[in-house]
Amino acid sequence: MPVTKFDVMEKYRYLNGFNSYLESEAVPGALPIGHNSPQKPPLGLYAEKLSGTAFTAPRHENKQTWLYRILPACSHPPFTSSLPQSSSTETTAGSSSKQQLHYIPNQLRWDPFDEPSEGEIDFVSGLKLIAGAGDPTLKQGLGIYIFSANSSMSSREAFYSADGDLLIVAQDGCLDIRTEFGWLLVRPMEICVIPRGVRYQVHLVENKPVRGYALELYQGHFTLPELGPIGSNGLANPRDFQCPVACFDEPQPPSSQDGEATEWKITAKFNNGLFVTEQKHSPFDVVGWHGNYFPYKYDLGRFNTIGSISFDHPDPSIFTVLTAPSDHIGTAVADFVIFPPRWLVGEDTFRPPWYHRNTMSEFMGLIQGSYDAKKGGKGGFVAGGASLHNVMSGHGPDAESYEGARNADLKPVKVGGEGNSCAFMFESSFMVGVTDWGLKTCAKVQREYSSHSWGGVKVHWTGETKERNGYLLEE
Ligand SMILES: O=C(O)Cc1cc(O)ccc1O
Ligand SMILES: [Fe+2]
Repeated sequence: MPVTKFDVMEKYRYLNGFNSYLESEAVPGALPIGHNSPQKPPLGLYAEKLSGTAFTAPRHENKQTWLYRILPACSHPPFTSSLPQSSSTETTAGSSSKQQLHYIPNQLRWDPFDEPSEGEIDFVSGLKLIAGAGDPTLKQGLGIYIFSANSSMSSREAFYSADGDLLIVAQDGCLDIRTEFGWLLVRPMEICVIPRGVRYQVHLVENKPVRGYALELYQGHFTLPELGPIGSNGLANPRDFQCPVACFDEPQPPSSQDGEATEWKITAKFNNGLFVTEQKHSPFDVVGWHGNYFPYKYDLGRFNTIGSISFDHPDPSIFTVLTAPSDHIGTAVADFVIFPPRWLVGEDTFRPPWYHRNTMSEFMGLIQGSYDAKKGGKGGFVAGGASLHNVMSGHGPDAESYEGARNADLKPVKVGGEGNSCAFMFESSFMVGVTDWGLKTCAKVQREYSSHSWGGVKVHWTGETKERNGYLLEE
């Protein structure tokens, strides 16, 4: 697609830094100096503030950006509700604002989700809510999505969500994302975050379909986890987060006979309902911006993994890339955790994850390769599939993985090295419900997940039960 005022090298240039205060100008002089809202901003631009927190949020939490654009975002006719076109879209992000969630204690696992085989499905129509908790109207909770698309959004279309910040995990195929702030190329093993309200469009690269996972945060924002005794570097380092540079469309001359400019379609996700409007000017008209509220991407290959070099399997919190804290310190609304290739050297240690029941819910996906606690292959935990271990649902290695690890020679092993494996987890303090799409429509639930995984766990008990009982009785 044509890129105005912007060559390809420029398109893939980024600004670096997490939560930094950044600025970008596509035309020198677009940003006013020492001033946010002069009487007449430079170059005849409009100044527009985009707030990511309440005006009065404390400085360390305050997020906002000043946009200098050709026309303000408010210049559009009223939105109208976009009704589902067919029953197959009933659980598309927001076609119904009251999607029923089913809360069930069973362990769940899904085969890889289908990439669309027919029709034109773009990022917005291919975004399916699979699980969630809370309510966007109260700014509480989160939504978990699977997306797949076989076509780019129109270059005259933009989407935004008023419901929350969207963390996108690319699993298959690349997403070339145009945002109001500029372009972001997101490849498999990369993630991006599009903040609440930011308008964007998603293109395929070389027409290759895309598939992945996403988490929408109805409350707060992602931040980097504390490092505590790890020190001042490690895990995801701030300079590896990349944000776009400004890029804009110039006003289009009227194209049709009657002098009307071409229409742009804007779709808003608002309380999980979709609303549309059409306007005659490009929403991608931001010539310069400055602030700390912007979309960003991160290459998971840059994650500096820390692990045990003595004994015992540490908590997976050491693999946290981003965390969205709740008001209770240490308890996250959502953590984004990865399991990248790493060396395991623990002595006298059962190396895969232990069996456990967690007060947090654990939704997992697999970007590529395999996961050391679960067998792969058909009916296993496979790239593009998912699992959900809800609050207090017992889980751990399947019987086969347990026996393997119990008898393994404990020499140093690079886990996940062969397939450059990377599983991830959306861990939340909320109990999450599963949608009808997740339970039925997608038709990917593995009915035998629990029995295949744990039906065959063996008794290894070596205590002498009878004699012990006898002893206890004599006492
Ligand atoms: O359940 C899982 O597979 C995820 C997980 C991994 C780990 O190393 C420790 C705890 C945990 O929940
Ligand atoms: Fe777990």
